[in-house]
Amino acid sequence: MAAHNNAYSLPSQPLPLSPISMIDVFFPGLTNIPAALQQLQAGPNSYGRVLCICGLAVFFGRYVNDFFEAFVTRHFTSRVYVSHSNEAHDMLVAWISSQPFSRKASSLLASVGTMRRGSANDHFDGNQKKSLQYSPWNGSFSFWYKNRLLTFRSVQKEGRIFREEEISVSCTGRSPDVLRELFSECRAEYLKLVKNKTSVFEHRDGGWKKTRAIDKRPLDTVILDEKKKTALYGPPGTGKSSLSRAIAGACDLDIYILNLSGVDDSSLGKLFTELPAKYVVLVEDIDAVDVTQSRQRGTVKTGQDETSSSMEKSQGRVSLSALLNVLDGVGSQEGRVLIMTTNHAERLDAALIRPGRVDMKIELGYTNKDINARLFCAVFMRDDTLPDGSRQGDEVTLGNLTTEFANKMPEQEFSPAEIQSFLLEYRRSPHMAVENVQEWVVRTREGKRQMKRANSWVLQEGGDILG
Ligand SMILES: Nc1ncnc2c1ncn2[C@@H]1O[C@H](COP(=O)(O)OP(=O)(O)OP(=O)(O)O)[C@@H](O)[C@H]1O
Repeated sequence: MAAHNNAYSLPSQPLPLSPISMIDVFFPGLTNIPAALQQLQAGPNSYGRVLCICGLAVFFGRYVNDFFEAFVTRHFTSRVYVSHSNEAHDMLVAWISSQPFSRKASSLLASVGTMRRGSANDHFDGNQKKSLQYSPWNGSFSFWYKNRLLTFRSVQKEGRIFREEEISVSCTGRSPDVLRELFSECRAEYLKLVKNKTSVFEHRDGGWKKTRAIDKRPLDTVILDEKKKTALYGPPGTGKSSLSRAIAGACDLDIYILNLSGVDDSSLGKLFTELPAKYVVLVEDIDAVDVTQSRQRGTVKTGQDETSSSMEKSQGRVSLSALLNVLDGVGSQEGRVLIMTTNHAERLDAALIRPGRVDMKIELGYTNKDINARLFCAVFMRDDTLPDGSRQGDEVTLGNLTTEFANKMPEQEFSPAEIQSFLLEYRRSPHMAVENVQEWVVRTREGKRQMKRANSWVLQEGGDILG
């Protein structure tokens, strides 16, 4: 009985750490070596002897191989690494994917053609629905480039949040010149692919990620009241995002889209330091900025004060001082365009939009007669013949329909997005669009009235509950 009890009692002293187990931490398997050597000495015809020799060979072979590989890599090869989040990754993968030898890769990543990379390999056809793209993934293969044998390697590494792909290209020899040439070619090919595109970057996991490459939007496809072309504000659907993208296209710059509701002070500063030399950055919904922190510290500061106060961190939301700090950084450099949008200009702090910080304010509002007519033309003035008999060449008919539509559509009541989506419903028949416009106006007004009533009811209920 006593022995039984002892068997379950905890030792009063902690067990001493075996020194041999510490050796295993640094050289896994090394503690087995003495035992194996004893086995070898035990007898000449021991069966275990053969096993021991094999075991020792495998054990030492691994270290010798690792050592040899590291030695050769360090002293006899050159290598360029590319991280997954950098655009150089897209350049290299787009080029590799378009080469016949990429089919040698035994491990491939298949993705539906999202135009993220703007790749144009033979598996990709933008017109094809859900076209597939293949790129090398996790593994290595060698290929000839300018009479040199290069090795492409892709490995999965632990990233900040998820596992990330890291790729590298290596060549024998201490000079990386051939690798530089390869990357220059990848860059040139990539620039051809994205020539008529605007690359769109969005913030993900604390960094910028290219999410798509969209066709450049000509500036004149954004229909604006010419007199107002003088910060970008106005109700939803009035073209703030569209105009920003068109500006990026016109300046031949990529666009970086930042939604303030998804970042805090520290990630905001980091995102701005990761921007390239030239860009358009679109900061959406700037009314989401937290002005309370600046207010709590007193009034909003100017100049040096703003810079120092921006070091104070806010929890979860971007503070006004942090935003002012990054904005002033953008403004001090050539070749950068900053566009801020809001649906509530009246809520913005005066310091944010003071002259010098914001050069131009554009209000994009509801439509007037002229914009209604131009929206109509933008949808129906096309080359193809429409089923109802009207077509682009039939200018008189379309002209009359345009005037009739502009007269029927009320002014300063609907956004261009609302009118555009109505017109697109009838994109095959301008006659039907004109015929149905009044009924649509009545229906849309009623919908908005009901929505307003529902919202005020919710607010009232909220007030009652709070009260
Ligand atoms: N002035 C305009 N000219 C041409 N198209 C427009 C215009 N305004 C809006 N549109 C069309 O309406 C849709 C929505 O526009 P957009 O996203 O630019 O509006 P927004 O003002 O940024 O809206 P939100 O405030 O909700 O983000 C797009 O398809 C766009 O092409």
